[in-house]
Amino acid sequence: MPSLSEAFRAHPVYLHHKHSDFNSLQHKLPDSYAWTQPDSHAYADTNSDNNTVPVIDLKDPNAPNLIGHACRRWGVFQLVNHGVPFTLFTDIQRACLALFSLPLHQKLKAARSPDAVSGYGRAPISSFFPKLMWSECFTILDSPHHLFLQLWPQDHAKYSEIVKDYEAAMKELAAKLMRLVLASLGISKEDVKWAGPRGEFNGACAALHWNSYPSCPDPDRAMGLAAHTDSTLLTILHQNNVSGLQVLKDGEGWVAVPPLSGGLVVNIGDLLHILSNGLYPSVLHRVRVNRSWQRFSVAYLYGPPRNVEVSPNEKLVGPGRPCLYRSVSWKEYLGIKAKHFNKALSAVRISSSINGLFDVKEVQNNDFHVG
Ligand SMILES: C=C1C[C@]23C[C@@]1(O)CC[C@H]2[C@@]12CCC[C@@](C)(C(=O)O1)[C@H]2[C@@H]3C(=O)O
Ligand SMILES: O=C(O)CCC(=O)C(=O)O
Ligand SMILES: [Fe+2]
Repeated sequence: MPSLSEAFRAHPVYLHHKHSDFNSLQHKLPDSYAWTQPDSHAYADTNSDNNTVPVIDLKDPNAPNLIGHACRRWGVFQLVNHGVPFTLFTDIQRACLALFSLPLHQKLKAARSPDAVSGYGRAPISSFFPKLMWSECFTILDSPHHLFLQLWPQDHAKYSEIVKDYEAAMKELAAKLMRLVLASLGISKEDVKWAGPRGEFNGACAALHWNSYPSCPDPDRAMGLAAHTDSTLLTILHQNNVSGLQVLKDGEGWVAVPPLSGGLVVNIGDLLHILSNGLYPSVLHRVRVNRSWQRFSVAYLYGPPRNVEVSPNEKLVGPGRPCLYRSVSWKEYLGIKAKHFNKALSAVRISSSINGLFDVKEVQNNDFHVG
């Protein structure tokens, strides 16, 4: 969407490091990639059921309740039986492999410029950290045609088709999840101006973000993707069969989100945290890497239309429930995030008084390190 691109033009993200050819770094971890400080959060006890990200079967009649519960307690869940054809995952993974396997000079033909959203490069959050992340990414906003033409002069149409089909399926699923998540908050589609008459959420904005985490010679000292929250309403993530994603669970520590064949990870983003007046946490997550396997993931970052303002829904505000955030559009919020990163939510916060009704997790801290 042009308006999201505008947000980046106003807040360019300059990454001060050159791009890396991970193939040439397979023997020793360069110092620039060594995150030496100790982990600031312990690992959760993996034997406890309390420490397992909920897995929800969308065909389960109880799914709406389970989704509400998972959003409130975790801000994340895994979804199975969601109706997205498995072939879309194999196709998008094939596209990921094809893209990230291209020689660096070829990928750089589609490099993301500092004031743009789309293109190949390092994770946009890299500028907030002194060390480099062991990953590369590719973001698509609008049509990927011009970028794919650079990457694959012969085969661009085939890959554009894969992206089109994948995005269409994600858009439909995201709208369904919005209806369920809002209903779990007691919010009807009539309460959300841009929902449309049948809750189709047609005007939604979305970006498709592909991540590649190559195998790493010293995984314990490296970081695939540093701890962050997404600025979205919802993010729907497909991961290949290599683990690495972790979420921070209140009072527990880092919890792994193991890949489920054909499953999708759904997490709450900052804008839904705002809309829920702090009831649903925007989950902090990160990605660790491993010595043997390349990991891919594809995130569908889903937000409201261009200039629509998101604010705490009035049904969730009242006596004893102060309005915690001012209203903000995704466009404006991306600018705030580009400046303040994990302190962006604090930057739009208007009330700090939280009473017992809220399960607000304050994660406005960007000092996450691995040891
Ligand atoms: C629309 C967007 C959300 C995002 C920034 C972006 O322009 C495209 C990439 C997205 C992503 C993916 C990795 C984590 C994240 C924080 C980042 O740096 O880039 C998110 C951004 C976000 O949700 O704010
Ligand atoms: O690779 C993953 O599992 C997570 C990626 C992610 O957090 C993102 O793209 O925002
Ligand atoms: Fe993320």
